[in-house]
Amino acid sequence: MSDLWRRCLERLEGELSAEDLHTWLMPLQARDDADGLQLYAPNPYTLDAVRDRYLPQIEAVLTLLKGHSLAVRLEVGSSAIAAAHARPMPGSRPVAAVEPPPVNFNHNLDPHYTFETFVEGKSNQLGKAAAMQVAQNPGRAYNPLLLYGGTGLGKTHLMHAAGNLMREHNPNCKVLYLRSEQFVGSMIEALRTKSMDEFKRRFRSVDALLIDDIQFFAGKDTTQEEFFHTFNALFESKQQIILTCDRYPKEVDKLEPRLKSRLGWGLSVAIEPPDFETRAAILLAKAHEKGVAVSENVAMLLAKRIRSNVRDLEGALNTLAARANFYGKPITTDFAEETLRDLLATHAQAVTVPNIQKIVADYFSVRLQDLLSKRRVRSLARPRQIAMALSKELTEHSLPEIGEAFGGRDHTTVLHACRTIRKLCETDTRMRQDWEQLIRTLTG
Ligand SMILES: Nc1ncnc2c1ncn2[C@@H]1O[C@H](COP(=O)(O)OP(=O)(O)OP(=O)(O)O)[C@@H](O)[C@H]1O
Repeated sequence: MSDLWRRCLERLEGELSAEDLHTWLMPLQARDDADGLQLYAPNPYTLDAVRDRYLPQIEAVLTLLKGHSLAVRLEVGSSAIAAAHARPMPGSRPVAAVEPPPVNFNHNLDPHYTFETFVEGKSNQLGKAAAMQVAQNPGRAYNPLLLYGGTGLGKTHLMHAAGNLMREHNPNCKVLYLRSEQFVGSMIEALRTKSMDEFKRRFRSVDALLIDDIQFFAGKDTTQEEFFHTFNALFESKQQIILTCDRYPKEVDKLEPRLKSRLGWGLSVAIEPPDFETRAAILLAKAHEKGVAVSENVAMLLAKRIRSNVRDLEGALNTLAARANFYGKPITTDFAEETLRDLLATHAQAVTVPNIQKIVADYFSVRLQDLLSKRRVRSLARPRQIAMALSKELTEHSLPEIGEAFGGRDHTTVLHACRTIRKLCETDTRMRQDWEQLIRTLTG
């Protein structure tokens, strides 16, 4: 890889999400010479995305690195092919067009996404265990492995961790990671250039195929058809398939029933939003990884206030680190409060007690006024307890304040509700699912 491009990617790591980096920028190949930097995209789809979304940032970083602006050229192709063309063999005929490059199977896993850097908690324990088993026994443990759950909860991370571990055990293992849009893009390109045989061959020659966010296949019939055949071919020859989806696939509209049924052949595991302790532990681990000095108090402050997902937590940490670096200040809780005031306010605003009451009432199909009434029938009492426990978990209000908001109840009633619901979440799967779903709705 061009040294300049490697340094540019390192810089961009701090500015773009890991996901954007490994989806769009890591698959690029680069060559730099006196005329500037030449970037080769594997297909026109990637080229368009890079040009439209990232080019200005790439140019800015290059200017920083070189101390002057630099021409960046983008085209579909490969640096290896271009280099070969640039040095024609004596007597060889010039080649008119750059051929489409082979997909580089082993270069699109993010090396930072490993099991070691993944913090385990109740919410992701099963997913991690399943991904590890698949990595240790590809094609045989669970096939396919499907990780599903809300955005920014670590599905992509686990998927890459499994791929990285497979390659650690067997460096020759061909692992191909793709976002579902890239699968669609490659297929459209193959259809356009009438190279479907080549497309099929590529996707079927891997040891493990990792496809992220398959909910994007919904409504794309040709893609689903092709994916279905790819799936069958891989499955039959015991090649591993790992997929992620933003919800349980059976709930994705416009996904073909036969595909849904295939997805059910292996293991589907939910990745839930992490609890407070796991959020704080993730933050401390991320800070350590990035070499940012963050105290437990700061980690707890952020974990308490940002509950939506890990990506948001990480974003807050990046902002803090950048500001602290800029001002040359340590990251104290005051500094964090001050720097992230707007962000924390947005997160705080989203979850209010009236908001919780309304969403819980809708979820259990009860009337809001009944939820707040003194009636004790079970069909109302349980949703009411859940709403109280959610208010304690998701807002800063005290027990007496919450009691007051629920029709003037005593704070001991709220405390009892919190304890009951916590216990039920541990023993009753249905209860746990309702709880997680409500948290997702309220904080997503
Ligand atoms: N348990 C965890 N330990 C360490 N890092 C985590 C954990 N969970 C999530 N992350 C980090 O949070 C960020 C977002 O995670 P990731 O991209 O894997 O989410 P996702 O579930 O695939 O989301 P999406 O559906 O939006 O693609 C990543 O940087 C990832 O490393």
